[in-house]
Amino acid sequence: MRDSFLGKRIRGGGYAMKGAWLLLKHEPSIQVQFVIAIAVTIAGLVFDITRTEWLFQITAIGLVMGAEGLNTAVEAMADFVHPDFHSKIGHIKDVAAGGVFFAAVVAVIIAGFIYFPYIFP
Ligand SMILES: Nc1ncnc2c1ncn2[C@@H]1O[C@H](COP(=O)(O)OP(=O)(O)OP(=O)(O)O)[C@@H](O)[C@H]1O
Repeated sequence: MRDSFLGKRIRGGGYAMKGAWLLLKHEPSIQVQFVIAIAVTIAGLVFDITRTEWLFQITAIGLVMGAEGLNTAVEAMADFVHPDFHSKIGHIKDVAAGGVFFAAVVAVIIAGFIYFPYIFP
């Protein structure tokens, strides 16, 4: 079972959950995004948003936190392979952060589309 196809997939899921827990426990940016995710979830319940709006909101949360998790991994990898200051490392980190920025901008736009009509009917 351990080395079977299914066993490997289950083990992979376990490593991924461990990674998600490590992100939540140690990464301030993920912690902030998690708090924002809880806040917008409460807002969704308060404003009783529609099923479609929930789908967009959940997708946006997953997009931002997923991008941030990958960005954190890129930063950690960069620091590991080259702990000293280097313009190339700076470029790699900036580009990875740029990916998070795209996701965050999309999330803010989605939040605006969902909540603007509820707040300013
Ligand atoms: N080793 C380095 N060499 C060159 N520039 C670096 C280096 N480390 C960081 N930088 C620059 O500083 C910026 C911030 O890097 P850092 O690793 O501190 O990320 P951060 O945004 O503080 O991370 P976090 O997501 O943990 O808050 C990078 O985007 C890059 O421009």
